[in-house]
Amino acid sequence: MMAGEAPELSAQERAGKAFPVSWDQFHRDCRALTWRLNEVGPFHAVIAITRGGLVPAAIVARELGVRVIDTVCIASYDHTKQGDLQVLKGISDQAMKLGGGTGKGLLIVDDLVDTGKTGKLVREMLPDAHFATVYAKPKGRPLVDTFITEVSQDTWIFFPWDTALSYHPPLRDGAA
Ligand SMILES: O=P(O)(O)OC[C@H]1O[C@H](OP(=O)(O)OP(=O)(O)O)[C@H](O)[C@@H]1O
Ligand SMILES: Nc1nc2[nH]cnc2c(=O)[nH]1
Ligand SMILES: [Mg+2]
Repeated sequence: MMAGEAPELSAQERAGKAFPVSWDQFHRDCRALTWRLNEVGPFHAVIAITRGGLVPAAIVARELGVRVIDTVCIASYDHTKQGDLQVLKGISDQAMKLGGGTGKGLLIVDDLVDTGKTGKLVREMLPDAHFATVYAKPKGRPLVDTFITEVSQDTWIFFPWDTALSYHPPLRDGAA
């Protein structure tokens, strides 16, 4: 860092507000998402954007009775800093065939869209697929066909698989 230059903030630091989500809440939100998707389908297969999309994909696929599940493996955030997107594994030939080469009848699932970079890359791979996320921030929202809850761009969502219960001091000093 040069003298006088502001330190680079991570996405989480830029997003000042915390939105912690419990397993219960996440399950309920995934089921609510499925209610909406049930009106759009049927789908030949679910494509989960790993890793965050794996949990909602399992719940949605269970509710919709879809048993063909594929992954597209993308790495971009190193904890909370987003770097270049890397496709570590593409969509399988079998899933591509089910979607007629363009993704028609396929359901892409991720936990959230933030900047929309991840979603945009997968949409380019499957332009005719339906893209669903549980949560959406305003920048990524136009990319998503169906989502449940919108949170502001300056919110950081904490998922249950990334968090643990811990002691929280009382609001008032010395109250402990
Ligand atoms: O809209 P964007 O700004 O691209 O961000 C959204 C993506 O970021 C998170 O994944 P991450 O890259 O952290 O990987 P993970 O799913 O393996 O945790 C999240 O699960 C989305 O896939
Ligand atoms: N856990 C988590 N990962 C993200 N990746 C991009 N935005 C977010 C967010 O708000 N929460
Ligand atoms: Mg992800």
